Amino acid sequence: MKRGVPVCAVRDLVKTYPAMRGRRGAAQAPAVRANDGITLDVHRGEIFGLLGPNGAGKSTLVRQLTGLLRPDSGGISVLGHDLVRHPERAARLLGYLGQESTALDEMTVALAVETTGRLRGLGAREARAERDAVIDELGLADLTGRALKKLSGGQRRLACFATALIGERPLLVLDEPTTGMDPVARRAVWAAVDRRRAERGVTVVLVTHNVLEAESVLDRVAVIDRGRVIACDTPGGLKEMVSDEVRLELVWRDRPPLEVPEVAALEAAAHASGRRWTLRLPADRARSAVAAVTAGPAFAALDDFTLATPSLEDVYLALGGRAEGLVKA
Ligand SMILES: Nc1ncnc2c1ncn2[C@@H]1O[C@H](COP(=O)(O)OP(=O)(O)OP(=O)(O)O)[C@@H](O)[C@H]1O
Repeated sequence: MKRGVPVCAVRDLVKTYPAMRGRRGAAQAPAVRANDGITLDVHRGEIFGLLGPNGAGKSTLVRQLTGLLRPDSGGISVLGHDLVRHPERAARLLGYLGQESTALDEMTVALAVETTGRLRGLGAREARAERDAVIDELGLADLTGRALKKLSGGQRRLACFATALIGERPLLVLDEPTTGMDPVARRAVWAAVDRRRAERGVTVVLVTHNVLEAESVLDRVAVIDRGRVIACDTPGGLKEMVSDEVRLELVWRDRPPLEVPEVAALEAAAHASGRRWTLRLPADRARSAVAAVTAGPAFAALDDFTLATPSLEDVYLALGGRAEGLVKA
C-alpha cells in the first residue's frame, strides 16, 4: 500500500549518554548507548507503539522526537520539518505527554490546561473554550479547581493528558499515558485518542511496556530492545511470526522436579521466573509436554498449567528480548 510521506520519519538515530565520573571512591557509571541506530516511519492517522522493557531506550527516542534531547547523529523529520536542526519547531507540531511532568504542579487543572493552550498560541476565549471541552471530554470536571500536586497519581496523569490535547496538534507523543490510571480514566484516554484520529487524522506515537494495551490499541508496533528496533509490524503481523507455536506455562508447587526425565527435557526451552516456567513450543510438542507433566510423578509437583496462543510478549521473547520489563496488565 502506498502511504505517502510519513508524518514522522526517524533515520539511524544514535544517542549515547556520556559516562559519569564517580564521586571520590565511587564507581564510574559507564556511557550508555540508549539509541543505537533507530529507523522508523509513522504514517498519518496511525497509532504507532514503541514497545520494550525498562531501559530499552523508548523515552530517549521520544525525547528526541519532541526536541527536548539532541541526538548524537541521525535524522528526525516531523511533517516535513527537520527537528534535529530545528528542535524549537516541535512545540508547534506536536503535543507531548512525558513520563514526569512537574512544571505545572502548582496550578489548578483548569489553569494548567488553559495556560498550555495559550502557550500553544490560542487566543484567550479559544483557550477557555477548548479547556472546558477537553476537561468535559476526559471527565475531569469535578477536579478543575484542584492543584495538580494535590491529585492522585492517576488523576494527575489524566490532567496532564488534557494539557497534551489542548491546541489540537497533528501529532501526539505520549510516554506511557495510562500509567496509574483506573479503567474509567484509561477508557477516556483511548476514546479521546480515537476521536482525534477519526475526526482529524491525528497521528499518535505511544510508548508502552504494557503488552495487553499494545495488542488492543496499536495499529503498528516497533519492538525496541537495547536501543534497537528488533521488529516493526502490526500486532497481528508480529504474532504471525510465532503463530505455529503455543505458549505453555507451568507453575510448580515448589521447585521443578528435574529428576523426572520429561521435566528435565523441557528445562532448556523454559524461561524460568520463580516457580513459573514459560515455554514456546510447536503445538504438537506442547501437547506431549502437557501429557507428560499431567501424568506420573511430575503431576504431584505441578500447581497449575495453561496453554495459550502467542501474545506480543511471545514475539518479543522469540526475537531475543528480555521479558522482565514487560507487563501484562
Ligand atoms: N539522563 C540520562 N543519563 C544517563 N543515562 C540515561 C539517562 N536517561 C536514560 N539513561 C539510560 O539510557 C537507557 C535507556 O533509557 P530510557 O529511559 O530511554 O528507557 P525506556 O525504554 O524509556 O525505559 P522505561 O520503560 O523504564 O521508561 C537506560 O539504560 C537508562 O539507564
